[in-house]
Amino acid sequence: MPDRTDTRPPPRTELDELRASDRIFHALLDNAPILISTKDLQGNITMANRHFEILDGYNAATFVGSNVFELFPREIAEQLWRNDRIAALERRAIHEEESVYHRDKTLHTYMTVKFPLLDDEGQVYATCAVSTDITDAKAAQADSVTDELTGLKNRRYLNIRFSEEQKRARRDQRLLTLLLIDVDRFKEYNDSHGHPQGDQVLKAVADAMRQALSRPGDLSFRIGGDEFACLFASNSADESAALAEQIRADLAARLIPHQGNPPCGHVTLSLGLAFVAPDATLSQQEIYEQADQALYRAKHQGRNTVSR
Ligand SMILES: Nc1nc2c(ncn2[C@@H]2O[C@H](COP(=O)(O)OP(=O)(O)OP(=O)(O)O)[C@@H](O)[C@H]2O)c(=O)[nH]1
Repeated sequence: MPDRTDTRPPPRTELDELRASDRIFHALLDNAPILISTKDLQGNITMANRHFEILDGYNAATFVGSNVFELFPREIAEQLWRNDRIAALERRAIHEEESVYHRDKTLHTYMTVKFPLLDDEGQVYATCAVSTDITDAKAAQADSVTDELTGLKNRRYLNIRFSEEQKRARRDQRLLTLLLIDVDRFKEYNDSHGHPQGDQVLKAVADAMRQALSRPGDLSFRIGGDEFACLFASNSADESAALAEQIRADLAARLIPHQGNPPCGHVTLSLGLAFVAPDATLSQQEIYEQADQALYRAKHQGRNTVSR
């Protein structure tokens, strides 16, 4: 006979505990603003949370059970599937950026972590993917290192990249070059042509830099008002100087009138080069000072010159 005087709730059974944790698990899946899915080892989706509704072409009736190769264009499916395979075969978590279209046709970048799911025997039977939308964060990061006027990277980004580029050049046994560029008598140009026209000159400088330094790995910056910098690897000082000369000649050939810049009367640049040999250890400050001294010499040699 049950004791009717005992008003305490009945003890929770293992099944009660399981149901409670299942409810929490499903609430999490349904409300998390991230993509969570699992795939079997053939690439068939076995579970996908509600947030998948945000994806272009998503169909709730067919998504679970479909294969990645049926759901996505071939090259996207191959990339997605490759990461699942690596996670399963190497039994480790893979972190990758992936791009997918949302229902509103905007392209979004996700940071995805994929990891293997193990059964009771410790065998991998599926992979799980958890993807977070990082589109806004990436845009904000890009804005914080980009010069608004010219679209070049800013000084902050030069500081971030310098040691990384130094390591890369050393590994490739190449010469790291820092090139500093300054518009000649730009104050006078602004004074006689106005600030908005001056801005057009700065954009033209950025354009000349982009024309000359278009190889992957070449980096161009606007580091101050009329000061620009390039950071790139080359095989010799002469090769670097030839690129600097190309920028100087390009801008001079645009013949932008500037009466206050004798003797030529058009906008010109002064450029200073400094190099770090693969076996040298120079700090960013030291190489910057060397390039700045070379720029100073270019100014004193009559401007419109490359100096090293
Ligand atoms: N139009 C424009 N001018 C800027 C901007 N930022 C800085 N400047 C101007 O750039 C000029 C830089 O001049 P200075 O550094 O004094 O040198 P300079 O006249 O170029 O003379 P040298 O370098 O000796 O040839 C200043 O007049 C600044 O006001 C900008 O974003 N747009």
